Amino acid sequence: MKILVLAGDGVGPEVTGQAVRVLQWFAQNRNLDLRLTERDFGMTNWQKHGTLMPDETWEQIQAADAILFGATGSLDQAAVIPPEERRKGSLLRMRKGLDVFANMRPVKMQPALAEGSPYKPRVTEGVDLIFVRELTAGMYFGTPRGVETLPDGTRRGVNTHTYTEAEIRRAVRFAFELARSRRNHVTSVDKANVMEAGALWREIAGAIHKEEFPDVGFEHMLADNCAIQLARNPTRFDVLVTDNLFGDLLSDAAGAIIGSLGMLPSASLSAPDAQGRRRALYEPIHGSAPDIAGKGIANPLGSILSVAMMLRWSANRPEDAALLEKAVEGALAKGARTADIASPGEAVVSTSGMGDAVIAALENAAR
Ligand SMILES: NC(=O)c1ccc[n+]([C@@H]2O[C@H](COP(=O)([O-])OP(=O)(O)OC[C@H]3O[C@@H](n4cnc5c(N)ncnc54)[C@H](O)[C@@H]3O)[C@@H](O)[C@H]2O)c1
Ligand SMILES: CC(C)[C@H](C(=O)O)[C@@H](O)C(=O)O
Ligand SMILES: [Mg+2]
Repeated sequence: MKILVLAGDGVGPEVTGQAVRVLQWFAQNRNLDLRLTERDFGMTNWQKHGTLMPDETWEQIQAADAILFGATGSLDQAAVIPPEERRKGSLLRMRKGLDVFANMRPVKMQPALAEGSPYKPRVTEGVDLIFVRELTAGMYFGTPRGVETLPDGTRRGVNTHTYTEAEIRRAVRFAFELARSRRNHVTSVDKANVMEAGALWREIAGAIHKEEFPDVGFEHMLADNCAIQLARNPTRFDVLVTDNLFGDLLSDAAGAIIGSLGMLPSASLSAPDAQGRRRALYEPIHGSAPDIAGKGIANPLGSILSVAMMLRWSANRPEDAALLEKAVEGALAKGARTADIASPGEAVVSTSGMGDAVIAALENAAR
């Protein structure tokens, strides 16, 4: 597998470093044929090359079987880099360029973290849901967009929420197919009561259910109601499919259930090509976390669990994926806690200490 590692800004390199260690463990111990290439992404590129995205990096992105991404975003960036350069070097360009429309964001409660969650254990016990967030359309990419000056000299910001039938269809179909491999239930989330694009989303999702997946349990839900259902009764969900913006917000909110944003992985896939291969981007859902960057305290489990998703979806190694997920569970069960998931009074490990704990659990399982 040709894997391109783009660790990026802030805590990106810290957490990605641990995920790469785990990948190397699989290369050394489980015959994973790994060809790793690393490139800078974000501010480091700007400082070295005067561009956020050198052409050579873009070529590497196109050529990789899978990309392991860390995080992007720095306050300096917004201040010094022109908007067109920021667009050229952005994560959004990469997502759109690779056409990775299906963004899976699993949220699975770790039994060992029941006390670390801000929610009561009776709410979090058994939570095992997954978002399919449409990632390449909607509010993030719709036109017209920009800031215009009105005749009275004041300004107006404009973004446009657009979805074509085809964009809705492929995301919703992906969710139904995924549900068949899980607990066979899909919740489609929209604002059909307010937005035309939401009403179209609802119509298409309903039709796909009826015509192609009548065997799968299905419901529509308004996005605001979904926010409270996620907090009150998250075990009711299996697969949630939603648009780009709602998926961004609701998946962060669901991160609170398991205690920290640092725990959540993601995988973004394109449609398969003629050989059945999908373009693939793996990243924790959190950002560059400037408040904790450079201290060696970030939680690397979102990035490490993204490697598990890579093993499942790009390497076609479900057993290795399960082994890694078990190792993460084992490390937590043994008490490894970064600061974000520690309960008061619990001992805390560093980012690399959590990496050590996962590798030790892998060694244990492999014995
Ligand atoms: N995929 C990405 O690269 C991505 C995602 C979200 C935000 N961002 C960018 O990151 C920058 C900071 O944004 P933000 O602060 O709103 O969101 P953030 O996700 O970076 O951080 C939100 C909170 O979660 C904590 N957190 C995040 N990751 C953690 C980890 N691994 N371990 C422990 N705690 C963790 C942070 O300390 C912070 O308190 C912005 O420039 C934003 O655009 C990038
Ligand atoms: C960094 C930002 C563009 C990104 C998004 O909004 O999609 C992030 O918040 C995410 O959830 O991956
Ligand atoms: Mg987000």
